[in-house]
Amino acid sequence: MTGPAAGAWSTRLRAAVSSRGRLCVGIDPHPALLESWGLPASADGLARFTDICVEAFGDEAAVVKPQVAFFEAYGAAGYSILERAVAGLREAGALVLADAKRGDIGSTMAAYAQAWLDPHSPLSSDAVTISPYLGFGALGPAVDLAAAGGRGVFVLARTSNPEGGLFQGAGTGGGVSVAQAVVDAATARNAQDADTVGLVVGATRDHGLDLSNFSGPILAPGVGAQGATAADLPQIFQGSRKLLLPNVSRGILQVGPSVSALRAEVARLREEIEVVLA
Ligand SMILES: O=c1ccn([C@@H]2O[C@H](COP(=O)(O)O)[C@@H](O)[C@H]2O)c(=O)[nH]1
Repeated sequence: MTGPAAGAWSTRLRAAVSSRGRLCVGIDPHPALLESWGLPASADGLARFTDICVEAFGDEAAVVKPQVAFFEAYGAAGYSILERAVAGLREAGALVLADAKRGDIGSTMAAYAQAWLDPHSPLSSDAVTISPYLGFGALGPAVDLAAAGGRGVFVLARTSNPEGGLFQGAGTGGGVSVAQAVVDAATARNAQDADTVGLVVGATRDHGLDLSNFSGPILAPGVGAQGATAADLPQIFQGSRKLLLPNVSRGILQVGPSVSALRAEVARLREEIEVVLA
């Protein structure tokens, strides 16, 4: 167990954002970043990279989002490094959002939920990203476990990549887009579960969604390396800024490996984002 999750998720998230700002810092150990930090593309290099990130971000950022894929690439060694990072970040006071993008039939979803949201799991995180491609209802076991333990889920709605629009923008039988149907289902579920469900909505383009009834958190990836800027956020997320969490991964990591440079970049971006969203 890596520390208790006391209280409702939305209360914990709001408290973290009010003391550390809304920037969600990503840990994405791309091979190219390892190389630019002078580290080998090996489990040892991954471990060093991750330790630096934990030291730089754990007591600086409200939310830290490790990209699970880069750890999985190293098999058992990668998972062990990720387990240590999740525990270290949480001990330092950051909320950990595991970017695992899990989604499956309900019975299997329960096992994914246990891996990322159960307090006794070695990967126990504060929140996890999940995918609604098998149907929003299939995500129920993850939402239930999150709600019971004061944790959160972030459901992919309109992703930041250009390819996402083909599926997410397609119409449903109900006359709204697939992405809007996800937003509406999340809104309905949050009425029961005090904003346990967050959304992922990319900052890279106009999303075309009606978010006016959605009161949960919105993770907005795409700032930095994918081309969006802090200055784009107010226009893209007008009317839904309250719990907007812009995510920046490579845009911050590229200034490493100096811990002080990484911390300074987090502080600079956080301030820029707070100013534009004030
Ligand atoms: O729509 C989405 C959903 C998730 N992501 C993830 O966020 C980071 C972005 O990294 P950058 O280096 O800041 O581009 C990465 O882990 C993605 O898997 C996303 O980009 N878009």
